[in-house]
Amino acid sequence: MSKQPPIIAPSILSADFARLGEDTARVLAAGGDWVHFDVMDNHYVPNLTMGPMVLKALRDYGIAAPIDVHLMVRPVDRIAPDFARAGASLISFHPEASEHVDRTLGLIKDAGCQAGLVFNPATPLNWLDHVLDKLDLVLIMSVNPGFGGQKFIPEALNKLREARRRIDESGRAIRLEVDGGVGVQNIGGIAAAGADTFVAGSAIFGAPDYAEVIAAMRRAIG
Ligand SMILES: O=C(CO)[C@@H](O)[C@H](O)COP(=O)(O)O
Repeated sequence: MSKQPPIIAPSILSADFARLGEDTARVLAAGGDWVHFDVMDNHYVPNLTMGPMVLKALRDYGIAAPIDVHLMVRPVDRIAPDFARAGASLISFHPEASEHVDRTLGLIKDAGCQAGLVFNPATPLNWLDHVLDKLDLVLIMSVNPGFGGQKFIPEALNKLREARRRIDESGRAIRLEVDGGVGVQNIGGIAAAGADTFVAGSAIFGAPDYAEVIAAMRRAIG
């Protein structure tokens, strides 16, 4: 298990887009730690969501919490710095969507953000071999990216254990995030596999009381 305190990052992909600022503020007031901001381009993944203007609008609205941007876009380099300028705290991308992973990590850091690498269910962790020391976060996808409300893929637990081993071996305080199908019923086992940062969309925004579900998640993490 991780030694870092758990972070719950509600995915605003499942928020009320017609009242995005208000709903985001509500989920943070209910106990969410970070805002998970899913960027989909209808190219790398078959869906289209939010760009840097929406992120800036959230900052202008007064959202002060860390914003954790998950880029599901190809190419990555042209757009990543725009999210930094718009107010992102951390930017993660998929290694197979970048021409030069090391360069993209540098671009994100130079723009003043923390950087993360994202692994789809079938993407091997060996992308980490030469860049782990440059990462602030490793994100393990427990669904195929593109949509909220999918079912957790159990094989992600093995991947989390392996990622946890690599992170611990590195001795660096790299966060291990999990995303997809996370809810009160499985978050305890996911934490036991080594995750310390939990993205949840439909489980939180689909609940009548955000505070209640976030508190139940924290209890299950232990
Ligand atoms: O990146 C994605 C989907 O591609 C996620 O962040 C989803 O938004 C998670 O949604 P739930 O599975 O928790 O409903």
